[in-house]
Amino acid sequence: MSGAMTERHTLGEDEAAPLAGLAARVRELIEAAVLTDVGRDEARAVADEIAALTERLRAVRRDAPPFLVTGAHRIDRQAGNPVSGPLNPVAPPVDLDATADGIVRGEFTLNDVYEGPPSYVHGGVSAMVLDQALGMAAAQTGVGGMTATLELRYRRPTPLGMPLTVEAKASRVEGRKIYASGTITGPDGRVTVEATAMFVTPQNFLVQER
Ligand SMILES: CCCCCCCCCCCC(=O)SCCNC(=O)CCNC(=O)[C@H](O)C(C)(C)COP(=O)(O)OP(=O)(O)OC[C@H]1O[C@@H](n2cnc3c(N)ncnc32)[C@H](O)[C@@H]1OP(=O)(O)O
Repeated sequence: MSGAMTERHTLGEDEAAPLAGLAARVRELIEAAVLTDVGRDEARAVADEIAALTERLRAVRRDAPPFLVTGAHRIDRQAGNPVSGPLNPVAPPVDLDATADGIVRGEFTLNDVYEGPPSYVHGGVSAMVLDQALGMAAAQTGVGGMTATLELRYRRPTPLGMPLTVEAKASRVEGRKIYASGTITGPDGRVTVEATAMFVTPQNFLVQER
């Protein structure tokens, strides 16, 4: 179980780089595992080798995913975030950046690991990417918060294996409530998914952030 946010180790850039390289190799491994057609014996042999590698990594283990040293908000610094975390092999990863006027933008491509309908992105994966982008946009207003509501409109299928863009921006803040909206756009420039969300800043975030 992960520890509280305040207890996280912060990685220097020289520490993060090799771990990001490790995650990139594991990402390739995940895709290879989904698509492989090696025989049963080879699959068992590779599984044994992977189990041995897993034990090597577990030999020295943190209590919780670390943070990165760079990033304006905690949400930007989560090295193990499942959408944008460079150390998380499950993350595509989506490289999200915020402009000075609060627009969060990222370009990404999703491979077969993220398939829902044949040859298209799983709707839950699109929701995850948008939740993260809108959450980051909410954080640009000051503190950020937890997703209280997330509404999605799937306009057309989102293609796998092609460059996609996610964009998000906060629209207004009302007390502890932050409203944001965003889109995923396909390579033809047409919006495939639209999202609106409301984030609520928990009282303890107001103390911990800034
Ligand atoms: C910095 C980031 C770093 C951290 C990094 C985060 C990275 C992850 C980014 C992605 C975001 C996520 O996935 S977050 C994970 C998914 N979300 C969650 O698990 C959230 C679970 N829910 C909660 O923890 C809680 O319910 C909160 C925090 C949302 C609200 O709790 P609370 O703070 O006690 O709020 P409370 O006083 O009851 O209500 C305050 C006001 O908000 C309204 N309100 C509260 N919840 C809702 C709701 N679900 N739908 C509608 N309205 C709601 C209330 O009616 C009230 O309105 P009024 O009466 O004042 O008008």
